[in-house]
Amino acid sequence: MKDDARLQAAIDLLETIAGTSRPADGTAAAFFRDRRFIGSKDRRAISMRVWGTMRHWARLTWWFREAAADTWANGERPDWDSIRPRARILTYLVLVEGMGLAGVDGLCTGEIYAPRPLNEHERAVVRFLRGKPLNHNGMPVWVRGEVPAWVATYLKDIYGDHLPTLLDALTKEAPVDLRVNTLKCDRDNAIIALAEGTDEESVEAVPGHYSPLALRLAGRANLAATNAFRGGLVEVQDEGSQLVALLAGARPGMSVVDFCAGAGGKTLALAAEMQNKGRLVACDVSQGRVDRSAERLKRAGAHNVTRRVLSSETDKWVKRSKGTYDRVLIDAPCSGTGTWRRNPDAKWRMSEEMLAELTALQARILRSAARLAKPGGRVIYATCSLLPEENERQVESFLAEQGAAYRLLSVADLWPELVNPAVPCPVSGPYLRLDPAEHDTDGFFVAVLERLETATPEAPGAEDEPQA
Ligand SMILES: C[S@@+](CC[C@H](N)C(=O)[O-])C[C@H]1O[C@@H](n2cnc3c(N)ncnc32)[C@H](O)[C@@H]1O
Repeated sequence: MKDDARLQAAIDLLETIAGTSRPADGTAAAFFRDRRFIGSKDRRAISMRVWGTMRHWARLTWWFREAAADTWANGERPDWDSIRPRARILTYLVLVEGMGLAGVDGLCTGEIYAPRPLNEHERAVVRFLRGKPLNHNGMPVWVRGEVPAWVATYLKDIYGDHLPTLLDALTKEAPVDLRVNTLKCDRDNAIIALAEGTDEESVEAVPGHYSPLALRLAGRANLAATNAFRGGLVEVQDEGSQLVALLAGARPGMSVVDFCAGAGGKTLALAAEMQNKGRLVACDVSQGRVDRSAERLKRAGAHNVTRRVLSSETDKWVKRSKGTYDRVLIDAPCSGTGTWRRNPDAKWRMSEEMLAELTALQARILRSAARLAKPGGRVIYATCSLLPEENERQVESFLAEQGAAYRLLSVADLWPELVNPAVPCPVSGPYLRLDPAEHDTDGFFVAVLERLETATPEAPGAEDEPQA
């Protein structure tokens, strides 16, 4: 494919992504499935431009509006959301790829498969933008940080002066982390198996920082083609996510429930910690996700898992099973703000209204699922969100209501035994709060609660139909 055709394909893909509320990665996968004639190198080049544009969305939009106000006859800034994908990608070519008018003209030729030629407005915009730096002092913090304005306000509360550094880290591409599956091998052997790679390339992986099971790929690789991956020796999982699973403290012989198990990312880690011994129930309200976990569990050799689809967080099974589990992991549905490095499109799909719905759901899930813990058992509440509303505030309000039955344990105290005695715990307080700037992981939050021995399943807070 010539670069002009790649550019048109990038514009088409961004149009498709902008035209749906579905996540960009799934939309892109379907886009390429429908165009099998696009080879893997071309796919990579097209995706790089599209993801590059999404990663710089706010700054490109800000600059395009400045350019339009300066060069268009009416002198008005177009609406933030009305700017077409073609205009955004042209802005990206100039500000991020450093092209000038001749370069853009050379791609927008109007020839077969190439984008149509620039019109007079577009030419003026390209001329205006040429040589401008991506960052400008006049940009508000949220534009520079590539998040919606309301998110920046919420994050400022907890991150204060550290906010610009955090937001900057959130704009960067995330590394690929793997978790070594101890049901099949140890970390040294996983490194050797990965190095055997594929017919075409060797895959280099280095140990992670905190988790004794973490590996980080040294570059990009076709992991799915390696025997190490196919044989279930490793799973793709951010190191922060691995720490959540380790802090659950699941051990062989325990009864453990992974309440929001999804497609099983943390279930796999729990099964490995349990060495396949004991009872592990993976539940979720999404039939599709529960179905998808089957293949992964099989590949990993995880045999002690029962999968269960719930009708809601107050499914009858929860009531029947209350007070019977040693560990209850609640990996709650959340805004996903901590994973925005991986899904830059998600930033602009999240709204304050959606956050309010999520926090209400999280409160209901925590109150219902916590009932599953037996006295002396633990409830591990986790999110991949950076927002205090989904994290500390949830745990505080739960404890304010049910503090007679649960107590908060300190992650810093649990760390040496559950995670890694050789590496100091990155936090000193009760909660684990990870972020990409300080820890080079996705953003994660973990709180570990213990159900008091004196609490019975009928104790306050163990009501059958909890209210949010
Ligand atoms: C953060 S994701 C889970 C990711 C998964 N634990 C992993 O590690 O791959 C949250 C999950 O919560 C599920 N969920 C949403 N509402 C729920 C509810 N009311 N009860 C139980 N699970 C729910 C979603 O379907 C989603 O799979």
